[in-house]
Amino acid sequence: MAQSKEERILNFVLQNAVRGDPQSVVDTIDKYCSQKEWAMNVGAEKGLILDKILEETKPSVLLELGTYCGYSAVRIARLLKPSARLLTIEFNPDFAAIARQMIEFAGVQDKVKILEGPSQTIIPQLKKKHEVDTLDFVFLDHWKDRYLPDTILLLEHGLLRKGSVILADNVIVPGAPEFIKYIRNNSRFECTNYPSHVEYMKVKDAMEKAVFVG
Ligand SMILES: O=C(NC/C=C/[C@H]1O[C@@H](n2ccc(=O)cc2)[C@H](O)[C@@H]1O)c1cc([N+](=O)[O-])cc(O)c1O
Ligand SMILES: [Mg+2]
Repeated sequence: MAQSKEERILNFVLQNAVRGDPQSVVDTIDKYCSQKEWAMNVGAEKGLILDKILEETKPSVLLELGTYCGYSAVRIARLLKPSARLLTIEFNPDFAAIARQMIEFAGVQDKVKILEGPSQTIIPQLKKKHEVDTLDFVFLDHWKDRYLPDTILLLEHGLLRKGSVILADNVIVPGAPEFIKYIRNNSRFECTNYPSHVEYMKVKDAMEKAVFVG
């Protein structure tokens, strides 16, 4: 059976990165995807913006929408304090399997839990089934037309508290116009835009941070 791109990325990591070293896993994925095959990881340039916001926020309970190969899960987990936990939602079982192996190779499996299924099904289960009270940090990087409905779901299910940070990737390319329009016009959020570029390319992109004011 022909390998998928995601399998090729994982195999390149297993053969070239250092087991138990999350930074080497992140760097090796970036090396492969900038030199061999483009893939939709948040990448190094936007990754540094993500790192900085994580270091400012110091979150304990985090949610990621869109695990894909696990690049940002590993990137996020490498900065978390020992007691912090990242829940990451992945819809595609093949991607979830790749990400699970990527996360285990990096040695961050104790901080990361992959929840398989559609975000609109899993978000309403977070409190009762996954023992979440409120979320300190949410990283939106899944289907762009789900950013707004899922943000509304987070609000409806009382998952945000004063100071919760939502960080959205790709607000220029591919873009999330409905999400941006809503969040920038909602007085309950304080928004900041972070200009950058599409991963591994010269095309302009940006991330948007929205802090919930309660
Ligand atoms: O399309 C993009 N991302 C979509 C990501 C989708 C991921 O989210 C999962 N999911 C998880 C839960 C769900 O409920 C639904 C999907 C999908 O199974 C997939 O793993 C994208 C595209 C470009 N680009 O330059 O074209 C650049 C980027 O940085 C991007 O993120
Ligand atoms: Mg993205």
